[in-house]
Amino acid sequence: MAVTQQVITPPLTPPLGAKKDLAGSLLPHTSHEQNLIRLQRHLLSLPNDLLRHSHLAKIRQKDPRLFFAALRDDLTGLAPIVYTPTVGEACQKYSEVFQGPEGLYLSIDDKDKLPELLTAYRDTLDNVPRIIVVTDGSRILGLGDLGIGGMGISVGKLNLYVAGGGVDPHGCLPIVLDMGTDNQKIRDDPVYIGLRRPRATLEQATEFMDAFMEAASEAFPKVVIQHEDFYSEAAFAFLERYQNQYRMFNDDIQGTGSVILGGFFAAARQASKASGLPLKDHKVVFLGGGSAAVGVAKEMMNFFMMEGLTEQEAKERFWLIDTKGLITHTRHDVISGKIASHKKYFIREDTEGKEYANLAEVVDYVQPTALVGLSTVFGAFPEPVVRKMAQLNKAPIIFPLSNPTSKCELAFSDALEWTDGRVLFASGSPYPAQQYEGRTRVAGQGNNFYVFPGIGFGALACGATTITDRMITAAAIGLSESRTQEEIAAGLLYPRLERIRQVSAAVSAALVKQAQKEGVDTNEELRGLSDEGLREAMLAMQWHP
Ligand SMILES: O=C([O-])CC(=O)C(=O)O
Ligand SMILES: [Mg+2]
Repeated sequence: MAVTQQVITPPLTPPLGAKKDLAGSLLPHTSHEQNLIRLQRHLLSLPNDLLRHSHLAKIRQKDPRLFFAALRDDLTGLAPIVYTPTVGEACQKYSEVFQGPEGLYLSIDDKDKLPELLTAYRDTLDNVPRIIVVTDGSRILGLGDLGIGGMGISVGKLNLYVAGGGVDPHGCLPIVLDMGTDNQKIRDDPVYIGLRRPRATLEQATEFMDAFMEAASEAFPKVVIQHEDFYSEAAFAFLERYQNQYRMFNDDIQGTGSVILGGFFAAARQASKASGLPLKDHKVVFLGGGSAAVGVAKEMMNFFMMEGLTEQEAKERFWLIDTKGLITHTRHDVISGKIASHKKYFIREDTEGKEYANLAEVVDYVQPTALVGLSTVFGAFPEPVVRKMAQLNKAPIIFPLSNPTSKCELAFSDALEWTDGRVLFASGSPYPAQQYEGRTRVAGQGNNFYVFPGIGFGALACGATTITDRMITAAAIGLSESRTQEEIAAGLLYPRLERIRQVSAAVSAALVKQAQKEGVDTNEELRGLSDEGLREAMLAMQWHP
């Protein structure tokens, strides 16, 4: 990198005891480029990614322009540090390494004061928040209840909104709603900064959420609210409750659904090309019964319906396995009605009284073309199952999607090894490229970061009044169509991360177009633009460091 002295950074902090407006000539000058090099060298000198994450968090607070320029210059290298997998560890150790507030920490005890609190906060700001990422910390990635440590995930997602989506960082507001935690270990830690009591019930949480959604939408007009990492039952309940009323979406249900649908378009086409199987005949086995699994399966149904199947026929292309085995109509918890309501949609009615206790049994029975993991169980796709998939399919589709890497169902190297390199692979967290029989193989990263920045940005840009299911599906199609000829020829299921800004613009443009079709947009300036025109408009609206 060429080092120039032209750009002078904001004044350096004066020496202790000096007045704040100490004349600049008494201080050394350092250029933006020098600061970037210094930052890169410092990161290299640190012994682990958690320390790199902490250092970058400090830089983000002090000099956002530098932080986002560093991300822009090396997104592939830094995304695993500011986002998954390292962000998971940062959330686990949030109170331990806490170095100052990064967003809003709203306590359930302040439920009735939210309008005053948020309005007072707004009045201290120069920029009105445009995007909120909010969590209650109850199910952070696959790591479970981390209480107030969930703030780390809200911050991490917003980093990608800026770096990948081109949202102005001054309009980003990370929020954690503190409703207690059922994680005894962190609750007992003397440095824990959240409420030291069991987590609120869903009923109490819903009252708090009602107050929050209303107060946030009042205090910050036009804001887009992204729900993140709520435990499944709450995630579905809140999505259903607010989807038609506020400008909101749930990233784990809808973002993940959209990104996996996008990747499945590519994978199913490649697999069908190899095997000759009609697209509508793919069969998908899911390991996991949480919000992401059910959200992804429902979103993927669009693939089959676009191939001409009815909703019922499309649903029958899916087999879901939770901790009790395949979800069948004769299972005890199904008969007694105890099964979680979000799973009911995918109950198999055609199993004739037989139960299938685990993945291996289901794979033998179903003979699927695709395997999707959202179980949060490390190594849950074992060698015999993966080899069986390779025996059944010329190009087996295997998506071990649980995050972070410590919860992933299958490592990329094992997937290649056990399928003789024939696997069509996407994981949630990144794996480095692998050499396999003289070829460089790239793991697809089926992570919602390919779509959530574009969804939020698009909703903001067109002034959507709500975010509909069809807009989420349009985003998936926008994603899959954003691959270049080169990327398709290279067999990539997802576009290269280096092009995330263009990808986000394509996702936003597709979403805006759909919003216009449904009449939920309010920005007249974007109406009447061609697909290409919309993509260009989205690109032109992006913020750059
Ligand atoms: O944050 C990520 O990497 C993807 C995600 O939403 C999750 O795993 O909950
Ligand atoms: Mg999430």
